[in-house]
Amino acid sequence: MRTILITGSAGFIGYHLSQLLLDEGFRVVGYDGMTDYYDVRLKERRHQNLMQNQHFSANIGMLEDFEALHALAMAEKPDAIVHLAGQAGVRYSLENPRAYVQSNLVGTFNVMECARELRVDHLLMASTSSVYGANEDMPFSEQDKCDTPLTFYAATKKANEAMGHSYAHLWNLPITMFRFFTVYGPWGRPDMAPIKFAKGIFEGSPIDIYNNGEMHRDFTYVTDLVRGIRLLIDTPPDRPESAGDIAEWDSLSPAAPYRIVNIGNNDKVRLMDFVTALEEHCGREAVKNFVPMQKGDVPATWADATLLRELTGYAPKTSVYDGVGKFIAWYRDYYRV
Ligand SMILES: C[C@H]1O[C@H](OP(=O)(O)OP(=O)(O)OC[C@H]2O[C@@H](n3cnc4c(=O)[nH]c(N)nc43)[C@H](O)[C@@H]2O)[C@@H](O)[C@@H](O)C1=O
Repeated sequence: MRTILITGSAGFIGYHLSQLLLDEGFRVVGYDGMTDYYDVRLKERRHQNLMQNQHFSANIGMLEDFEALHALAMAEKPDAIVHLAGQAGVRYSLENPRAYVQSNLVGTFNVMECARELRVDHLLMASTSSVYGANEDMPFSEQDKCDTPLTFYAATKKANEAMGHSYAHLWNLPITMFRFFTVYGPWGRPDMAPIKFAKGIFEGSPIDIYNNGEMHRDFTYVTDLVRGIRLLIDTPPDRPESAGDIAEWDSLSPAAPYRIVNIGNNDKVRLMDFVTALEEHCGREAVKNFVPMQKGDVPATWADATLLRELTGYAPKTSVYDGVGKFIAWYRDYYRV
């Protein structure tokens, strides 16, 4: 039985990935700091669901607590580590940038140290489409230059990518970085737009629509996303013999067993169309308040999903209409509306 250590197992993506791996017969060692950035009860409920499976263990600890993380990693000796814990959220990084230094920089370093010492088969870590920052060429490809982060959150994730590359090179540690595109679905994060909008619609309170609705996101349904992660676990990068061996569609480093992979739906959806899908599934119209663009927000994201498909044969496929339907079904049940 293969063992996977998942950091952020009580988080939105970590929860769904743990569930999928347990269903497939993996042993999952969860590690989560249960930080109060959003409702801790939701995190506890996710962990409780996972604990129904005897092959899951829930371990509570902060990424910054190297001793706790290291002791767990050495005791469990996972075959691979999927590092999803971190300080997420684009807008909160304007309020509390220090939290991003602690979780994303110090925390990720601690995870990499454990992976190096254990010589895991594969270390996979979360980055974000936010690293594309001010880029205007779409869809965003992994090989595009991205040196213009617009928030400190994006800057810490870009730093994680660079940190990962150095460890992959120095220690011959296979590392895959995911760039996620606005993930949504059941058990989602309450700080993200879908839950905020659904709450507003059900309560009849006005929802702010930034940039007068001229916003686009490549909304990615969480079940599709974790399917992509699952397939990538078994696709560790190999250090190439020479740069000439790298396929033109591949982001593989010429100097390390290291690759960056977009996981997105490959569809640029207007935020207003997402809101319309929510209205249809909620059976009510939103009271909309159009407001200007927010500081640090990006107007659009859109994933080139070629690399994921080339590597795994898989491409996310859930339409926004269907995904929002499943999300609202969960929302009604969880929040009893
Ligand atoms: C990949 C990336 O994914 C996430 O970042 P995001 O794409 O910005 O996702 P979101 O759900 O926060 O925003 C989606 C859209 O919705 C608008 N929006 C947001 N919050 C309110 C809000 O509170 N009110 C209104 N009106 N609009 C909002 C916002 O302007 C945007 O057009 C991260 O959490 C992050 O962790 C990450 O890595």
